[in-house]
Amino acid sequence: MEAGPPGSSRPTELGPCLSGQRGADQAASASLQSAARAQLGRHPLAVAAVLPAGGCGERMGVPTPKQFCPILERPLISYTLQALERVFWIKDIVVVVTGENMEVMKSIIQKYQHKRISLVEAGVTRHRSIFNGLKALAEDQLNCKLSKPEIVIIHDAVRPFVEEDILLKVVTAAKEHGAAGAIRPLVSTVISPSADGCLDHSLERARHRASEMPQAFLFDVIYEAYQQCSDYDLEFGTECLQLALKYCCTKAKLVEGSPDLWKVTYKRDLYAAESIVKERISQEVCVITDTKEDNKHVSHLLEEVLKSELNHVKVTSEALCHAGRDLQQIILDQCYNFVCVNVMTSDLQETQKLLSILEESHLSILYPVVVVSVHFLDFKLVPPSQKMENLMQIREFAKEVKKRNIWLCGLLISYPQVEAGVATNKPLEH
Ligand SMILES: Nc1ccn([C@@H]2O[C@H](COP(=O)(O)OP(=O)(O)OP(=O)(O)O)[C@@H](O)[C@H]2O)c(=O)n1
Ligand SMILES: O=P(O)(O)OC[C@@H](O)[C@@H](O)[C@@H](O)CO
Repeated sequence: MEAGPPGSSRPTELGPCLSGQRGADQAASASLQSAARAQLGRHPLAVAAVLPAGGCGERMGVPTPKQFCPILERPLISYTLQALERVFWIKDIVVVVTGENMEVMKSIIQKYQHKRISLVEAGVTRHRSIFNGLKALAEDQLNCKLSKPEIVIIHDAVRPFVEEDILLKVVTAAKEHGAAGAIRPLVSTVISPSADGCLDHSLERARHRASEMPQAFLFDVIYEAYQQCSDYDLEFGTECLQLALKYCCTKAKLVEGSPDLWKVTYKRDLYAAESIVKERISQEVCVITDTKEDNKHVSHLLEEVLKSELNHVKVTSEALCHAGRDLQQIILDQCYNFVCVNVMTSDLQETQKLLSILEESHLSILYPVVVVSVHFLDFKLVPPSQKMENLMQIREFAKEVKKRNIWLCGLLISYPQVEAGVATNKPLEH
């Protein structure tokens, strides 16, 4: 078993990283955590997770295994890790990857500052990979921080949109029933073909469900099932709940899950996942200005226009001089889109101040941050040459911050004649 980033001989501890981001999550999760404690009993259960990530993604049809395919330039598996890391009552996360992908996985852990991760080598099938993950939790290995949990969550690494509430539901149900799993209504009817390739019979769709993830088990139940499991089942099986039933007579409790629990399998699923991530990080725009009256007035007008144009987006505004407190709170609340307003100036000082604050907050480690530097210039008072000179400056500046996952673009609005020129390192879209 390997753990965490290179050089560490054991699983990485839950670190202080992304404290701001985690701060917001902690508040949101605190209520769920107290609910978890209530539902899981007076003494919080020891819960660990096993993420099978050792496949080759054949159906994706690309050379890169799908768990490492990028969504907004970040590997898919990192989104799943982040989703599980936000759940504070999951003590250990065991990721099961092939030996050849071990270094790739370690670099992802290091780059995106994932914590509580232990790495285990995959098997040739998904069940064998899961079994390897369970073995790592079962064996009290010397100088290893992993310990056997009471409850283990099994969740495919290619299912990035898993929320704390479904995890809490399956864990709570597994505590009572020994096993539990998320299910979804079937979209297509299931049919059974005859040997000659014709329809033998179809299943009544309303009476059947699709088995999804996450699933949860009393650790001893699922570990015993895997130890008893036949080679045939290890080779060809696809359902952990069935192993618990077949080898431990444990009937899993089925829990209705949300539509977002689907497994990324085909290329279209990556496009869908990217759209969902983009939608989730585009829920808020913050208009940033300094305290000059002109700027405040224009910012207020811009805020009102954005509110009327962007119906489902929360629009806030903040003075840059409050960077110590209010702007930090907006960053903590995970706003990824900022409009920096500059009236009658084409220099980038204010925008540069904002970028420094954003870089110090580590906001752009997990998701791209969009900054639009807007410059309102009186066409008569500012010579066109100066405008173009500054616009070119922003291009160089944008190339630099792009390396830190901040997408900077400039918008020059000349008035009284309305004329706009755009200089950007990215299309003006998120
Ligand atoms: N030997 C394997 C095979 C699969 N998995 C993991 O099990 C999850 C669900 O499996 P699936 O969607 O089938 O992934 P792949 O096997 O990679 O996909 P394909 O069947 O298209 O090759 C994935 O996270 C995959 O990485 C694994 O850990 N070990
Ligand atoms: O069969 P695959 O390896 O594509 O994926 C595994 C899925 O079958 C599994 O995640 C759910 O059906 C729940 O067991």
